[in-house]
Amino acid sequence: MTEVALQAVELVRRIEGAVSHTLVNGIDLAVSKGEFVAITGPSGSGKSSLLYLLGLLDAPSEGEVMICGQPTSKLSESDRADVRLTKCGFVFQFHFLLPEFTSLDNVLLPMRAAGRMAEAEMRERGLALLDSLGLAEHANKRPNQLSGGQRQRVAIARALANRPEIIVADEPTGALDTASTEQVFSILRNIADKGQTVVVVTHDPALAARADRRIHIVDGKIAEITERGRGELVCEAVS
Ligand SMILES: Nc1ncnc2c1ncn2[C@@H]1O[C@H](COP(=O)(O)OP(=O)(O)OP(=O)(O)O)[C@@H](O)[C@H]1O
Repeated sequence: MTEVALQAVELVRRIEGAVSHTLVNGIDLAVSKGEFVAITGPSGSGKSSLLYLLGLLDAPSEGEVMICGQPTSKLSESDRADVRLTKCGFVFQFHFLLPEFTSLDNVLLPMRAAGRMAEAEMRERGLALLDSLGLAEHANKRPNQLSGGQRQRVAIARALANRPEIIVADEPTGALDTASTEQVFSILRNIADKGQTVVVVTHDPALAARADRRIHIVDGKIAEITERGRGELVCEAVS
């Protein structure tokens, strides 16, 4: 039986104010361990809002996010932060690396925050991660000494630092050239093939086509799910 890594149950995110606005409007979604899911949809349809809820960066107005079967809506802020730190890794359009830190020190940050490894073990893991992403010789460079693609790969290494079950990426190739985009695609695909779960918001049809499933969002709701069949994309309309 497939193991569910991430589940959204009747997820709603509303912004209350003079004019209230529903960003995410009743989303049900189960993502299997090792699955690569792309979230697509028009600008302003609620993709990033949904992703932030799935990665516990934001809290729902209604509904539940379950991470590895654990409901998260009733957790205290510090328990949520702990689940976020250890179970979720984040990659954004812009790398958000700390400019005064080297690549290695940026990758060490989540491990230091989790505080579960000795210094030597953290450094060994950080170097191994950078090496696995082709960045061994850039471990001691600062972000301003790296290309855009290299910075994004450091950001991916940082996201992987605590061996999270789930990698959440918001437009990870949105600021990259074609060659770096291709590298980042392959890395994300590889991460999922090795068993971590990857959820990516993207406007890039080529990236979406490499996902196992494409979830198309319109007005905060799932409008369509496309599953990758045997080399073909099989469309399935969802009400
Ligand atoms: N905190 C907020 N307060 C008010 N409106 C918000 C807030 N966050 C998002 N919105 C609005 O909600 C809508 C959905 O935003 P969201 O960023 O989730 O869309 P998106 O599909 O990711 O868009 P894009 O593809 O342009 O990044 C947009 O109209 C956005 O302006």
